[in-house]
Amino acid sequence: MADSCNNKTCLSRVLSQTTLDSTDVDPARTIPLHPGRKRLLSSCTSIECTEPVALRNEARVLVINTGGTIGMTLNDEVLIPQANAFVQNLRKLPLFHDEKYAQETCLFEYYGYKSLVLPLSKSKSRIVYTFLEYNPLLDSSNMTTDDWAKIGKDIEENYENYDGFVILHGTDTMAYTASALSFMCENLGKPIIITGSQVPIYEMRNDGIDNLLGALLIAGQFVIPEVCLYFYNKLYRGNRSTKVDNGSFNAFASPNLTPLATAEVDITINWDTVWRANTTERFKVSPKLNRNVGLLRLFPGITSATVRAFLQSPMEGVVLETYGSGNAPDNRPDLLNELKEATNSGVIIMNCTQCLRGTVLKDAGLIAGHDMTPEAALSKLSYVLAQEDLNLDEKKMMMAQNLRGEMSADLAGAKLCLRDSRFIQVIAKSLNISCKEGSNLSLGDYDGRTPLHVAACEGNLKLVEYLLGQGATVYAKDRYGDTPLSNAVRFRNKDVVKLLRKTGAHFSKEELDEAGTKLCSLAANADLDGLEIWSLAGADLNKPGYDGQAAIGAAQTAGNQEVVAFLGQLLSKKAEQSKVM
Ligand SMILES: NC(=O)C[C@H](N)C(=O)O
Repeated sequence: MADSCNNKTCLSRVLSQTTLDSTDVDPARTIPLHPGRKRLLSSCTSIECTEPVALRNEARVLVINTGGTIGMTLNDEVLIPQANAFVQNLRKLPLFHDEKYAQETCLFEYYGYKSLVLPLSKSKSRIVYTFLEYNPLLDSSNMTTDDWAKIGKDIEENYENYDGFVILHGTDTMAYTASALSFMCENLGKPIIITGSQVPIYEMRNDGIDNLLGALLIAGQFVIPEVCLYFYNKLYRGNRSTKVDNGSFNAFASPNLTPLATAEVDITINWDTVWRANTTERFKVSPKLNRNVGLLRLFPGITSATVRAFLQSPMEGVVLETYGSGNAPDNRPDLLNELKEATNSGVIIMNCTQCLRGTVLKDAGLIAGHDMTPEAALSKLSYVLAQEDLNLDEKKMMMAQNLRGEMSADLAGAKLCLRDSRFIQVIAKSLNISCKEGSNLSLGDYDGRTPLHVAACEGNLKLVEYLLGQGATVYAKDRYGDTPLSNAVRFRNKDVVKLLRKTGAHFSKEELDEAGTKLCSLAANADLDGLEIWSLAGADLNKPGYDGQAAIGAAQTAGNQEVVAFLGQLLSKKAEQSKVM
């Protein structure tokens, strides 16, 4: 390591000065790297003078590669997915990977060899992205609900290690997967962005480069807590999108909802359109889906025998695609009779329009799908019918509710978001304030500090509750990389820590790595309060510090039996809690 270096910005120099206790670091001075990475860096001989550590603001994105045209190559005139090729090929492209930075920061040793890092962004941040490739890679027309469940489970398993997720997927059934994931992902707080391309990324003229790059940038830079679909410079709500063109790069549309973001010269997020869970519940994936569902498109002259055959057991839920604003023939009692019989025997029938744009009117017997896409209605049925603890009426009620922004809120009688309410817009106008700004409680100040950061520092539990209920994100990071949780820990606001944890806030991988040393110092100083709060925040009490000793060892070395006993109590409490979970 270049100890003798005099350059103020030399990485090794700054690192050697960086204290291991992030809470003692003046955030304006430096952003500490976690000790794991520091250890690697200190043993890395390739380190030369480089950019200041303060610029090393990294976000992590997991890319799940399920297949699709984006990674296909031509074999005997046919496009087929190519296994184990994507990462290696991207690594050669400077647009997708900064090899110099990766070498200087020992990126591969720490994050693994399936990881790449984007060049420094305009906002001086880096996106480190790691690939998880499925085997076999699939053309999306071969996908089933089992594949959706697998994607959901992988996201759940990796949720705490990444800031956002990108799913590479074929375009043919992309809107179905996006819709299904939007329902399966409950209380989502981080972006999940599905993308792909019409032309493989390896071809000279292709749309894969722009689509993947745009998806990575949005997933790594913005806390949009939705399952989205990114295509041709636009970010759509996943469950509002549909494939409309197989011969154009502009292949998707969201007929009943404006895009969540557009990527032109700048990436502009329409925050007033972003859907939020508005909950203090923790993120979880509900991977169970019911396959006894179907889409039935009415057409002039359809026979009652066809409808009867379609509605036979084991069918449990049907999306009936009717004409115009939900019309079916009113001179066909035979058809209506079939539908009525099926409903009486417990089949849930959703009424959706065949029109690309517009909504269906409420009608007796059938559940109005309002302005839902057929893809969203079908996957919602599949999700709702799999809820074993609900009876039929409760399932019907759930189908009629707006669960993830899949239908316009005012149509479903749900609570309005600011954008939907004419009343609020008028008031906002008269007060000379913008609905757009007011609707995003996750916007930060110049330093990226959000209202939740401030409330967490102040220990104002009521305000924290209110902000979470209004959709504030627990994952916002300020300029120093601090989250509301790390702020609450620093200022020892125990109740706020508990509430944030309940909502799904967690330490980053770096903070967890660093925790061992912090816990040892708290133990050595007999700081019981500090130990309790770090434990509540999710730190592993058995994590060894820089000298290989865990907190309990540090307490023993200090000869403090009270601390040893206290740590013992905390450990058994944690063990009991994990048994319950
Ligand atoms: N453009 C594409 O990705 C189409 C391909 N058949 C798929 O859906 O997997």
